Amino acid sequence: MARKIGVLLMNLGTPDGPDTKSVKRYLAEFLSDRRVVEIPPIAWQPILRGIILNTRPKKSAEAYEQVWSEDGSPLAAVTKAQSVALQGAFGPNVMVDWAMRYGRPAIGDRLQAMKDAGCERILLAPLYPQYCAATTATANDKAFAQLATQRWQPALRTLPPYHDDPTYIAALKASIEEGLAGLDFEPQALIASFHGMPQRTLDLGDPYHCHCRKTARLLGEAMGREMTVAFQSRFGPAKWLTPATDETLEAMPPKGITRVAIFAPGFSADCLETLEELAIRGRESFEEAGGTHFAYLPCLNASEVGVNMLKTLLTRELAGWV
Ligand SMILES: C=CC1=C(C)c2cc3[nH]c(cc4nc(cc5[nH]c(cc1n2)c(C)c5CCC(=O)O)C(CCC(=O)O)=C4C)c(C)c3C=C
Ligand SMILES: [Fe+2]
Ligand SMILES: [Fe+2]
Repeated sequence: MARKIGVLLMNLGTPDGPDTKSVKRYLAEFLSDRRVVEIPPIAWQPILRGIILNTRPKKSAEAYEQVWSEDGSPLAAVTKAQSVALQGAFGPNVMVDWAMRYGRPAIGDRLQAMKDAGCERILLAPLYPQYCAATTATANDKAFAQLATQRWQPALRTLPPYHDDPTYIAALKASIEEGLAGLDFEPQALIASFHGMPQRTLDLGDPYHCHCRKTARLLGEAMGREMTVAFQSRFGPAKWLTPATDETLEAMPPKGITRVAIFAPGFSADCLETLEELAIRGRESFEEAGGTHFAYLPCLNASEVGVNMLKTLLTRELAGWV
């Protein structure tokens, strides 16, 4: 009998609903992850439980409310659509599923389901093009923790970061050029906005910042256009990677740059951070600063070009197994 193989797409996670209670539960899990907040729990947990979880969930729930769709959270809906689109793409013996690092569907549950379905080999695919300990490593950690409970473990592989993979760069180029072709104005600046991280993580050797800069450089070279790189979603008082996306947007109109297109190459799926923070709040700050034309271009999501890219990357990682 042919051996069974599993491919598990993994993304960050999202609340079950756009309400304060669900967001509080989600943030408690997310922000207690020591890969995400690298402050000793004895100092961090009182701040998290005493201040952050009493203030942020209400504000974040209001933001989630603005982007919530009929299919639920955009992040979950898109990740599920990617998984559905890849079903059968690697042959009849390869099952594709999806899971979230925080919230549901949980990585441990979906891995157990794959094992129960008879998968002897599993490819974990953290859907983060740029490696970051706070995203890639923690998703893989969670999967390894599930295997730690098993006597008879499946064989495991992990999808490496693909920030400089020609297939990924070509997919971004195609998607962004399609977005630009649909605009009724010519942007003076193209802004590649990546999720930020504390500056300290770069100093400690996390390659995330370098991966982001390389993606933007390769994309700029491929498109023959200059890219402005910025980092969004700053959290807390520590120094984060610069320049910040909001400050970058606000600084442009006074310099005569009033028409921009912005996109988020580090996000595999549109989510709160792109649909609310960039497309809604980013536009507001740009226009308040005097900008006249603003376009947010979507992530690769479950587009044909995006799914084909994932298929190429995952087929390569499955070599020798299928
Ligand atoms: C210390 C805090 C945070 C770090 C570090 C961080 C890194 C990081 N996050 C993403 C991707 C996403 N983050 C998302 C939401 C989000 N991120 C933080 C904080 C940190 N992120 C918070 C508190 C939130 C929740 C919303 C809010 O209250 O502001 C999301 C979207 C989730 C969704 O449901 O749509 C994504 C995706 C990356 C790639 C990253 C490091 C590289
Ligand atoms: Fe985040
Ligand atoms: Fe945000």
